Amino acid sequence: MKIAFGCDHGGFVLKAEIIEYLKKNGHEVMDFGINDGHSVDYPDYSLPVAECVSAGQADFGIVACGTGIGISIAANKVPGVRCALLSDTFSAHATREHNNANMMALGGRTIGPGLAVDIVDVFLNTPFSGDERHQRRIDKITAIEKKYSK
Ligand SMILES: O=C(CO)[C@H](O)[C@H](O)[C@H](O)COP(=O)(O)O
Repeated sequence: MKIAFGCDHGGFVLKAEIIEYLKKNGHEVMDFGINDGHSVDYPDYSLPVAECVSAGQADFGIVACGTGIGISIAANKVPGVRCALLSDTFSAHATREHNNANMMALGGRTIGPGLAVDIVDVFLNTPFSGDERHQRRIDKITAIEKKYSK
């Protein structure tokens, strides 16, 4: 799969660990930075990942900041993006199966690399259920997006 990845200074340690896992498992990574701990603004690194996913240039997007909160809020402003902030594997499974999430956000100051890699693994290997009730709810999210876009 093609995975787009971006992070701020709070997420770059996780990013390195996850990219190693992704490459080992045969995924193609589009790396939007950053690659060291200098202070940056998370929306600048969330946006290119979210735009890639929204445009269909990547199968999934992964973003990381200190908590995963700011970078997920920014990603979810891009139409077509459903970015889930994750800190457990149950939610990683559920957000793919129920929400058909196409991005995940992780917190480099809240979870360790071992758990982060497990979350990524579950997320990437869980298909959307395709269930009518879940699709209906996703369609309602899309309708909200349309209501507020020019
Ligand atoms: O956006 C965040 C919280 O919602 C991220 O955790 C950022 O990484 C964090 O705000 C950065 O904080 P810093 O004090 O500038 O390192």
